[in-house]
Amino acid sequence: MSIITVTLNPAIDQTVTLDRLTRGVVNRASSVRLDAGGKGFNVASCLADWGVRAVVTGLLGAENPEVFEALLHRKGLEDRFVRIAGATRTNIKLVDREETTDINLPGFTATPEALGRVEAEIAALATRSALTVVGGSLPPGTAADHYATVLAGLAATGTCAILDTSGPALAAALAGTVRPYAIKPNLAELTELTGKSCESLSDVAAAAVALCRTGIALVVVSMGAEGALFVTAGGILRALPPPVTGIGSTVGAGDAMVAGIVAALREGGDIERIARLGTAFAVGKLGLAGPNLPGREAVEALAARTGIESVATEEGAP
Ligand SMILES: Nc1ncnc2c1ncn2[C@@H]1O[C@H](COP(=O)(O)OP(=O)(O)OP(=O)(O)O)[C@@H](O)[C@H]1O
Ligand SMILES: O=P(O)(O)OC[C@@]1(O)O[C@H](CO)[C@@H](O)[C@@H]1O
Repeated sequence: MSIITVTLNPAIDQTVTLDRLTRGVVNRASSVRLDAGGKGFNVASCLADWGVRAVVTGLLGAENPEVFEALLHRKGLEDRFVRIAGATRTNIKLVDREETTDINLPGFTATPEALGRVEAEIAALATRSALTVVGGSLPPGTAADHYATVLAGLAATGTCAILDTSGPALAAALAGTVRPYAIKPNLAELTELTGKSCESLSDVAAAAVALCRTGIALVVVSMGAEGALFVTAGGILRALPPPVTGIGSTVGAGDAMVAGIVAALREGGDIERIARLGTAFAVGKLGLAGPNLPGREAVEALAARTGIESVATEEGAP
């Protein structure tokens, strides 16, 4: 059984590295690089490094597909992207010593015809897939509740869906009739989704438990350097990343975590293995530029060094 990833709004990530970013002045950068990106695409790229070849679909601008095609070819991924008129967007990632600032553009305008073709690809591929990852924003021209439609289509084929999106696209997807199997909001996305303050760990846990109780089997909340919470009906685990040195870029750490979750689910791992492998993929990616992982041994060593603790909530088990 293969894994599908769906990226309707991929991006070429232009990562600009500078010592310190200051608003309103001329900033001098030390380097720039371009990587094929977009959430589902990044998940597939990390899975390939782990030895799992996903099938990738979604939309790709016909004017500048080369950077995506080169990476798909290099990693042996099956390319089922639907080409659409125009260019795939370029997103700007400003990386300084302390933090990363993302400037994400809207992207090409999706046509009903192109979206219909992606839907047909997903339906055809889902018959040979156990798990589909749907990731990233919706391009202009797409209905806000488009992911609710995608989730309903996937449920009809019996494939399990992991949804990693944000803002109105996430809210509208979760307002639909079919729940995804899993979601992975970061703290900002969880706060926006729930409208609740998520300042303390117990706030975060309570918000994640509430989502789990709506019928989402696995709610993962990623919290950057603070690790992540993995919430299921069986309880809550917090995964603490091992000490990290030499962060190349935090861009796509969340996508690498989703890839690790998929890899652990695929091998039939329990929730602790899911939390360990998700964290190991994310931390492994931090040391590298682009959506790439270090070798298997290094990832397994990070998984072994990930701290796991169980978290209790006032409301009891999810
Ligand atoms: N500075 C850091 N130090 C240690 N671990 C980190 C750091 N940043 C991220 N991580 C690891 O990566 C995981 C995902 O990070 P984060 O919460 O930033 O994801 P995200 O916001 O979804 O990222 P993106 O949208 O760029 O993919 C964290 O749960 C943690 O395990
Ligand atoms: O604008 P979206 O679709 O929400 O996010 C797109 C994006 O920020 O997500 C990836 C990191 O997670 C990057 O490769 C890409 O630029």
